[in-house]
Amino acid sequence: MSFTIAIDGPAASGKGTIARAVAREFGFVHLDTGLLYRAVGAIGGDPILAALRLRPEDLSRDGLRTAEAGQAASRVAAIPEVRSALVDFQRRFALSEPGAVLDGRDIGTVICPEAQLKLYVTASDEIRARRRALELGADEAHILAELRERDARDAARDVAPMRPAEDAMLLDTSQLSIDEAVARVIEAVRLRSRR
Ligand SMILES: Nc1ncnc2c1ncn2[C@@H]1O[C@H](COP(=O)(O)OP(=O)(O)OP(=O)(O)O)[C@@H](O)[C@H]1O
Ligand SMILES: Nc1ccn([C@@H]2O[C@H](COP(=O)(O)O)[C@@H](O)[C@H]2O)c(=O)n1
Repeated sequence: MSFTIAIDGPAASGKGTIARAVAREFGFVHLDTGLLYRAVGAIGGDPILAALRLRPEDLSRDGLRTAEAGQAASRVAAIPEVRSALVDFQRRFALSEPGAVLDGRDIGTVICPEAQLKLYVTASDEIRARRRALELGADEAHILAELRERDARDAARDVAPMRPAEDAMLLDTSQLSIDEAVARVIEAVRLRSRR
């Protein structure tokens, strides 16, 4: 039987950090689905065509981690045809190996609604901005405004808005170290896989 872990939540809440560590612990494959939207935004031109023609190597383009690339991703991610062009790639990835971790905004609700474990990872706006500003060496106030704008757009869009799946485990990492957050998820995977 395959085991899929779906991790959603707002920007810089720690989804990717947890996803990578949990995938490493269990030998699962990991897909950061935000990279798909970042790549589509960065390619430019018609975003629907860019999504339809997206190749795996586009996910390693330079500059995809910047705040500007995040904003461009969030704008193209609100276009229904862009989202539908990327569904198959994500679902195929989830089924490509017996164990997979995908992180994003709609993994538990749309891409992998049958996932064995769903998480919705949050942290306060201020803490997320501080962590991201440290990571990028950027101005904290600027990052805070950028995260809030992006989260608002992601939560308000008509198609696949960012929200927790009804059966998601909620994890607020505001007061948790990376190791503590990862340990909680590893424990949840172990409990769920014994059922
Ligand atoms: N519990 C934690 N304590 C301290 N720092 C953390 C914690 N979790 C994550 N971080 C740091 O916060 C930053 C954002 O984390 P991460 O990239 O995992 O977030 P994300 O939710 O995947 O972001 P995005 O939505 O942009 O993909 C990183 O620099 C990471 O090292
Ligand atoms: N499943 C997803 C993943 C991402 N998005 C959009 O992409 C933007 C960038 O994502 P990061 O995880 O790299 O920050 C994000 O703000 C969303 O607009 C998405 O819609 N669905």
